[in-house]
Amino acid sequence: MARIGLLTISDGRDFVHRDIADWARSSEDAIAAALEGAGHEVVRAPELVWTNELASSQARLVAEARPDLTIFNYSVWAFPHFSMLAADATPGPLVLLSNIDPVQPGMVGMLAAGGALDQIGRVHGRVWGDVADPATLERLLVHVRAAQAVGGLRGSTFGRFGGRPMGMYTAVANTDQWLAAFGVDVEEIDQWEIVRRSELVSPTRAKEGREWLEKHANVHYDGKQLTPELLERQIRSYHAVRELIDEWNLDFSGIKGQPELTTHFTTMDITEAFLNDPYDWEGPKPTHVTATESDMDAALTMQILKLISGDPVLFADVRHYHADRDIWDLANSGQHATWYAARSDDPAENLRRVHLYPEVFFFPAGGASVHHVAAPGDMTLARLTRHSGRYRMQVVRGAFEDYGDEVNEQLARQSTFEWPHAFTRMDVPADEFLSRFGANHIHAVPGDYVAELEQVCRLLDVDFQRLGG
Ligand SMILES: C[C@H](O)[C@@H](O)[C@@H](O)C(=O)CO
Repeated sequence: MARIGLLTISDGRDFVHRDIADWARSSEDAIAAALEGAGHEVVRAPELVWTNELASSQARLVAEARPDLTIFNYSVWAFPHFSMLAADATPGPLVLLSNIDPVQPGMVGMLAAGGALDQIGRVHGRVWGDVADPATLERLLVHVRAAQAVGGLRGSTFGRFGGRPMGMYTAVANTDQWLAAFGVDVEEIDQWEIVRRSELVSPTRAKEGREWLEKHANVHYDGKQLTPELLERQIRSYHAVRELIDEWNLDFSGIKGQPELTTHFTTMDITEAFLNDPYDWEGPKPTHVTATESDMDAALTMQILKLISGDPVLFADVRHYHADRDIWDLANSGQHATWYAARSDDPAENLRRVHLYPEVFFFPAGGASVHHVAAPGDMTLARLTRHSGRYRMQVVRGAFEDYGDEVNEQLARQSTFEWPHAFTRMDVPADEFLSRFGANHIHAVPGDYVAELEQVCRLLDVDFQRLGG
């Protein structure tokens, strides 16, 4: 649920305003009803804005409620300087909304106000139409979701476990830039804390976690790389990270893993999969975005996708392009959230399709990798990357595909079978993708959130780059 401010802007001539006030008020009633019907809280200015004094005072009153987004409503001709004063008193994201009705010049009011805001460089969105029309309401809700995501980032903390993995420049970002641009602070935590605290997790807790995984998933012990003891070590690591998340009030995280933990302790695959999942062996829980290889821009992208969609977010390597099928194998080095196996609310349904395999030669410390093939469906794929220090959001639509067990296995065996796979058809030619995409990792959520991402970029002053669009 979002908190949405609502002000209706009117004509500055007292005799005109008097005549159109009921019309303007009823249009505001309709907007409030539509937004409340969609489950949001609406903070309405007590009075219609028809003087310069009311422009500032009413906007300040609404701003005091700290709305995620403020809507200026235009159903009549509205003096543009009222919008300018009200916008100045509105610190957060702003949308101008106009009905399209020939009886009163509301649309003219929106265009005049929008032009004036453009002149001073004030970012705002514009929506037009009847909010009773589901398509108009949906266009308005795009702005609501984008504003919520941007607001959700501000004042949050990213937990960075370990530093730059294996020389990846794309996995580390400038913390000054993060705070200034996104309002996100970075808490550095040494991976030693995971090792130290994992020893302190109660044996019963680790055992119960292991038994739950043995019951619901398919565990392939080999007596060397994957033993009950190593699986329990992974479960202990999960609880250690959960404890650190609570202690440091972390909103989202990344874990370096390679090479220290994957060579000498165990992989973080179980930890990362179940942090990203909406459940673990102890029951349902909120997702906690966690990026493999402590990839900061990955985690930030994932957190935005989570705040927009509410769903768990996929983290993956862009591992292989099957040119004969024009599909990509998105296969992370050991885990995808298990929710992606069937995208079911019932963990058992997802885990039935999950295989815990002994870790491969890259990771001599052993443990389980979390193998499954992602369930089919339409996806939005995205990634924040940087060009010459400036952020851009690279976005592509696509779909996960499922070819049946035999073909899936044949495809998965061409790369690293033991890792999870999402066979993905992307709406972009491979040449374009490979020549433009600025990272080795990509992220995804089910559904179409391109419009929301575009708005997020406007609000954050990030370049929006649609690939294949
Ligand atoms: C094999 C490497 O150790 C992997 O971690 C590598 O493929 C990556 O995941 C790079 O993002």
